[in-house]
Amino acid sequence: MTAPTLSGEPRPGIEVPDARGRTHLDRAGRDLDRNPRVVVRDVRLLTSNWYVTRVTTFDFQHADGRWSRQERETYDRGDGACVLLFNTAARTVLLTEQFRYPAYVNEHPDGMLLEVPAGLLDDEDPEVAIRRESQEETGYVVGEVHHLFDLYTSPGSVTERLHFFAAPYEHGSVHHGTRAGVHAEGEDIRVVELDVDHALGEIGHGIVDAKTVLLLQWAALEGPFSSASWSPAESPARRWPGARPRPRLTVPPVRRPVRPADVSPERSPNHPTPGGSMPHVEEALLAERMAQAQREAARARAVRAVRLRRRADVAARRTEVLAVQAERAEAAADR
Ligand SMILES: Nc1nc2c(ncn2[C@@H]2O[C@H](COP(=O)(O)OP(=O)(O)O[C@H]3O[C@H](CO)[C@@H](O)[C@H](O)[C@@H]3O)[C@@H](O)[C@H]2O)c(=O)[nH]1
Ligand SMILES: [Mg+2]
Repeated sequence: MTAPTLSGEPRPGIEVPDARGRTHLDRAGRDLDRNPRVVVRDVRLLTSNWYVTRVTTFDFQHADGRWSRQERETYDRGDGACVLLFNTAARTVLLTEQFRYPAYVNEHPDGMLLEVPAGLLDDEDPEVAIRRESQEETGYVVGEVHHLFDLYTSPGSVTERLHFFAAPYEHGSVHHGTRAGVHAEGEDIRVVELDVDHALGEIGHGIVDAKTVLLLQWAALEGPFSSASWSPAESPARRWPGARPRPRLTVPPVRRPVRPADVSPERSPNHPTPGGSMPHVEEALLAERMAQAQREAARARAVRAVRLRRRADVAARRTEVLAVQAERAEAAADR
């Protein structure tokens, strides 16, 4: 447990709200029990000035069965979402340019980074968040938007999971050089429209933001700029991005049958003798991991089925609209 202050004063971010209205920030992670090889012992809040830094003490069971006590700091800024705005016909992408102090202090020449529009979730659904961010950071109001995958961006220290999206934009609707961003939050963003081949050529030089590189390479390898012909007007949802199964990452809570370290490692009945292994525990862990993997796969299949049904419904609606438009166009041509 986090020790109370010597003065007995209630601590901001724990017992009383911090400057951003948050309390109980030291509770995160205390009830984690999905992985039987990890037992969280203590969580201490280090800072909650803007985002949240904690140090967590946990016992970890190594591959040879040995337990060790570890401490890890985590930087928690919530989860985020980002989107590649692309125009297939013009072969362009819409990026943002803004000052990023953390990059500047780490040797970036001027800290002005080219990035895809992105932002934090603010307790919203990722798709809602990315629509809002796109509008705030480029002025463009996104129509259809495709969820691609979710990735941990820096899993050794940053808790963030980033939701990746792609969305077509109308060429000419937003001008290169437009100023955007939420000024009240200090954002000062310049919209940058780039030829996609130019952008790809800038990877590692003018474009050094990981999420942006990832989305550009995805677009070139298997997205709208890949060699496979793809057109949003034809069949966006069927050909892409649903061509390959991409189950959304789920981290469901799993009840485990064994809790090898609910007592301290020293007193654990499962604590191995020096140099010894724990076959009974390892077998149980293996069986549990396999069962968990099967449950996750089943869940992913169910999620995928729901998503495919949704796409089929969208495609059906789109077909109806296109049929009406075709009829109108034919009627106009006959006149
Ligand atoms: N006052 C203050 N404001 C801050 C601080 N840190 C960030 N902000 C402000 O908080 C806002 C966050 O803006 P978002 O657009 O929601 O997030 P982002 O920083 O663009 O994050 C995106 O890019 C990151 C870097 O690649 C990603 O990590 C993140 O997931 C997301 O995609 C910005 O206005 C920023 O200036 C701080 O320490 N103090
Ligand atoms: Mg942003």
